[in-house]
Amino acid sequence: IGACSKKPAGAPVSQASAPAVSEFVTIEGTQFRLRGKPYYFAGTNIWYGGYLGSAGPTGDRDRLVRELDQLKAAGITNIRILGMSEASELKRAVRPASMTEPGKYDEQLLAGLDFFLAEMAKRDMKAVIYVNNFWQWSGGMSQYVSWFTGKPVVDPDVTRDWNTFMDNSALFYAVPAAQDAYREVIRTLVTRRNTLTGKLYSEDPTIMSWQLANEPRPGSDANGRANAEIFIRWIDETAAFIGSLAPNQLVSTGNEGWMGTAGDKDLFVESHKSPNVDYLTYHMWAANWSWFDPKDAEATYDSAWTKAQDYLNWHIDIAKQLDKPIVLEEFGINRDGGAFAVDAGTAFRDRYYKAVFDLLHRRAAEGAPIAGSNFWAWNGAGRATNADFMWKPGDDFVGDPPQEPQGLYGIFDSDLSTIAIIREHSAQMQALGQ
Ligand SMILES: O=C1NC[C@H](CO)[C@@H](O)[C@@H]1O
Repeated sequence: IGACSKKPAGAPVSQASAPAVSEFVTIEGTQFRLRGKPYYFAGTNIWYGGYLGSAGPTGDRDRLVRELDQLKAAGITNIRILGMSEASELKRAVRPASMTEPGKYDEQLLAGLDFFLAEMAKRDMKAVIYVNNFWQWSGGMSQYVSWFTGKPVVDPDVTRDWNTFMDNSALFYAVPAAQDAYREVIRTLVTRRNTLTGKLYSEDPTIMSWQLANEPRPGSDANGRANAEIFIRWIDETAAFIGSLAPNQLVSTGNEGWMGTAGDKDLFVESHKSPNVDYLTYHMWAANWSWFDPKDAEATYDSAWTKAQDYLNWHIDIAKQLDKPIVLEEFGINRDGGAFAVDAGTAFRDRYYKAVFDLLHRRAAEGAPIAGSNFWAWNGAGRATNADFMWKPGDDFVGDPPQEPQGLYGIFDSDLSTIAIIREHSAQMQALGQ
């Protein structure tokens, strides 16, 4: 099955000098490599990194610096972030957006990414940047569809009809003008020069990987398979395009695994065979996928964990078949009872995080191609301030995006028991690379 490896991007070797050790994360077989050693990590998701890093009204650079230090102390060395948001009428889309209209950008927000990446580099952290979103909370594919078909947005936070929303988002792959605008966004980001470090993004080893989108799906579970061919082609061609602009960096899809390919396992494999896709990604959502009911935790946790183990192991085994590394780049579970409040318990979450981490570490230690994980998500010092726990423009940014209660899955800086579990896992993963 399609092999793929990005050889270390060292400087050409002259007789007089040894090859320069690359600062970029590279791939050899099923292993990430960094500075000549295997790269294993514990990471997180901070979709709003560019928002906090901005010098404009959304920014809070003091908070960002303080929390990157906290994350470093917790052993976090990899952060997955949103690269571009699209201005939208969608009720729960973040405001403001970094793309104000096709081809026009909020430079203060883009410069926020510059700051975030510069601060990550100081802490020897690696970034994974997704350049679009299948979901509505950053505008995303459904906003592109509205812009380039002239149709009004299909808003799932108004209709509550997620299948129609997903099938509408998937139209994105088939609208040429939307694809042209999307590629212009990719070019704008990948060829951007960091205004603080002076480095081109494509030449910045802080950026480990560019991702086609957050959770790209072929459509709804009912109708997604019908889009299999265009979905597979979109992944292959877009990954090739990004790779042509950023030969030193890796390319990944941001897909969730077979739950993100209309439940079709073969479609997950087929859509990730492309040699332009350097490594596999998957996400795991026990409550979203109705494996776990936080309001009936005792009765549902064990069966949820059984399903989770199967999901975790199946994708690691597929990665081995495809000869590519894999990262569990999103997972999370509710606070006790499904509460959102910062002082609500996390007994089931801590148990789940430890079980996931122990499985990943055991498989990695056995030589399986799992390189690490990014928990969803870092709430840090952000706090919900509204009675309904929902975000409004001007509120704190947290890891729970605007379409979800602020406290649903994110880890607050006060969640010390969970942070301790993360720190212990990070130490175990980093020891593998020594
Ligand atoms: O990418 C995502 N996956 C699941 C998260 C939690 O529901 C969600 O907030 C986000 O859109």
